Amino acid sequence: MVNKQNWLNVINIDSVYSSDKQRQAFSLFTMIGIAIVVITLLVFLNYSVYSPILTVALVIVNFTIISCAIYFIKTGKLEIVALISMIIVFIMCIALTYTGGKENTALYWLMFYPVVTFASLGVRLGCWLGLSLLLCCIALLYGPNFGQVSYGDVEKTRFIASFSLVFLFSFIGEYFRHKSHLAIADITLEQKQDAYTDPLTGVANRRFITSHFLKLAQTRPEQYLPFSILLIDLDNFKSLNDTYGHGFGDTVLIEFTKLLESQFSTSALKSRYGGEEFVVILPKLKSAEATLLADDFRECVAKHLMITNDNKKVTITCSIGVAQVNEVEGYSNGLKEADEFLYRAKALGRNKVISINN
Ligand SMILES: Nc1nc2c(ncn2[C@@H]2O[C@H](COP(=O)(O)OP(=O)(O)OP(=O)(O)O)[C@@H](O)[C@H]2O)c(=O)[nH]1
Repeated sequence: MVNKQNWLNVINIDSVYSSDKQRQAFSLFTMIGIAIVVITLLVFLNYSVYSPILTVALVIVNFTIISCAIYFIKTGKLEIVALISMIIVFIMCIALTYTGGKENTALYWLMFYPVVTFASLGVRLGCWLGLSLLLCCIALLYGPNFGQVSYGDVEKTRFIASFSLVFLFSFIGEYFRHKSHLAIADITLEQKQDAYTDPLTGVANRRFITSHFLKLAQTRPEQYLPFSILLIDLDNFKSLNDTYGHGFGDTVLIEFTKLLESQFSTSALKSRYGGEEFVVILPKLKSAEATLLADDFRECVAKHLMITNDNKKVTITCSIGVAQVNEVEGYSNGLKEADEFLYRAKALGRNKVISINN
């Protein structure tokens, strides 16, 4: 089988990635929403109890994360917004630990951090930020007179143990989710490409034209229209099969595909339409030029020697019908016209190119 064609690269699995992005965005914005509500309530209810540094920090956090949310809505740049938000929340967690929060309950609020960081930033940044927060907290809790409050020994060890466990399980969850996501994405892409590839020759199949090419031409007509259709049929293929065997027939189809690949530019879409019939679509090319290219190709095929298993030299020929398509809706009629020209080429003795121009 020849390598998968460039054209098949237009097949993508954007839907798989977009649902993963939705998951990230949903985790992040749930946190942002809760953070905004909680911070606003905390500031309103406790500003007389909080130290000024904590109140100012909370107000700055609120404004910044609201700005981040607006920036995301305007630009759709999730990664940078997630990173900025999580760094700000990181600083807020440090400020909270430093001041102790209301009745020294700061440490309870930190548990969500690894969960959201892994969910919105992935394994690498999740590890960096989660571990950094843990280390900063250890320094604050055990460092000499660092914080404004002193936490009890039991409270400190329980916090470190619980935070480490949450971090560890968030890491395990995200690491394996990401790994399986990549594996599923690979399989999905491969299956999708296989569905549009001819298994014997590796070129696109008939379904690719209607499912992908015509849609592309519809969305970017300036790049594709008008295009020419070459409907190519190998001559007397049945007798070749009967004489040299089906296996050799397969080899000829593969060899023929290689000729298609080498003789037409990469912008040409080569596809196996079925059996010994191929369709080549030449974007931005009118019927007159396409007929000349088709004739060059026909000659090249006729000159090409194929070697059978018992070292006999065999040549094949092909007949080609050419039609021009000016708009996507005209594809079926174009194909029908090319088929009529192909039929005429066969009737005129095969090894011919027929179009409106000859
Ligand atoms: N080896 C092989 N043969 C195939 C394949 N697909 C279709 N064929 C054969 O292609 C032959 C097509 O025969 P016909 O439709 O009679 O066409 P032809 O012999 O080429 O005659 P003309 O088209 O009139 O020149 C049949 O014998 C099919 O079995 C394939 O994948 N491999």
